[in-house]
Amino acid sequence: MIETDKLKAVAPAERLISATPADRQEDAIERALRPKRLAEYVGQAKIREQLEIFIQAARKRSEALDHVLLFGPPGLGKTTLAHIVAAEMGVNLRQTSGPVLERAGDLAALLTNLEPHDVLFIDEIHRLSPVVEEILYPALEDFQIDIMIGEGPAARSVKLDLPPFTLVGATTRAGMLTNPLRDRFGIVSRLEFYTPEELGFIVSRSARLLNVEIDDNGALEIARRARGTPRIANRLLRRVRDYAEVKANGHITAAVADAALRMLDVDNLGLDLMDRKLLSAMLEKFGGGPVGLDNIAAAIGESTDTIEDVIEPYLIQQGYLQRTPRGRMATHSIWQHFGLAPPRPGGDLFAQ
Ligand SMILES: Nc1ncnc2c1ncn2[C@@H]1O[C@H](COP(=O)(O)OP(=O)(O)OP(=O)(O)O)[C@@H](O)[C@H]1O
Ligand SMILES: [Mg+2]
Repeated sequence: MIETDKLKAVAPAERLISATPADRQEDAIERALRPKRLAEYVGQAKIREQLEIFIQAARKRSEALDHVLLFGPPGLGKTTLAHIVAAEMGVNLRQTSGPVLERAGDLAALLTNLEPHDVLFIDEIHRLSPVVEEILYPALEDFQIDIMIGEGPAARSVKLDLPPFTLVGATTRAGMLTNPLRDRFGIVSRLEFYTPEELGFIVSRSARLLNVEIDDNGALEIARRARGTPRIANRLLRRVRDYAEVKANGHITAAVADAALRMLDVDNLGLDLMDRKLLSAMLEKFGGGPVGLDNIAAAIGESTDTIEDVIEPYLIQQGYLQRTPRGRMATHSIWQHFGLAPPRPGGDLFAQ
């Protein structure tokens, strides 16, 4: 039923379906596939419409766009959107990330080098250190920073004016942002998982760019099994292409995609070994829950962060897993998927 030996053998780094980029080479491919303009950006209709209006309005008034916070699970297109915002505004983008900005001076150097209306993109903005965040507040609100010059008793604070700029912050964890920081974003957008149809478009588009032959049903088959995530869809496309080149003259149909994905251990719900490891542990070790996150993490040897950020959001969105005040619970559909019978509510003790 559940091949536990196989499940144990999977190290996180090998995870085909992990939503974070696997290595440098994948990074380069991702950059090549990244849509450059809003019109090419598939899905996220609400965010696209909002940004289109706000960008046009800002351009009309010759102002910098209001600060933008993008949040949502990995691989849904936050970095892509940040670049698109800069392109649509016709300005430069400077990129950095929360953990990289260690000292206040690092951020001050970046800010003072911006041109008017430029976009400063800070990835993983929930990981900014408090001293850096402190510098950011007046920069965001008044386009000013206070920097210390000199040391010891001779030190004094100097106010510097900054050009008006746009901060685009990205995070997988909006909940971990401090309130004062979150309040300083005028535009807050939550990215949603993509529908299979939207991902189908993305797969077809990527296939065109990579010169891969694929028909619509082949694209849809990959899309249905990509956990609602463009990064995963693009990765599956590349692996299915390898399979098709060896086994099917390079042409991807629904049948070829299905065979390839099965070989890659991505099941018909798009769940991979990691998902199944988590879910089967919940069913077999914890009777389907409710069970606390720490216990699940210990049972499958994963960090609670990985579970919360990467594995769980899609399982919850699809209704396979529920977050309850007493812990995580598997839903009926997942018992069915594993071919197991759920325990009766209340157990036999209360059965009538
Ligand atoms: N709306 C979209 N249309 C087409 N392709 C997309 C879209 N969104 C994302 N992609 C593709 O998915 C890849 C991953 O997107 P991106 O790097 O922007 O995700 P992210 O949200 O920044 O992830 P992370 O949280 O890991 O930083 C991109 O290289 C791009 O090719
Ligand atoms: Mg990113």
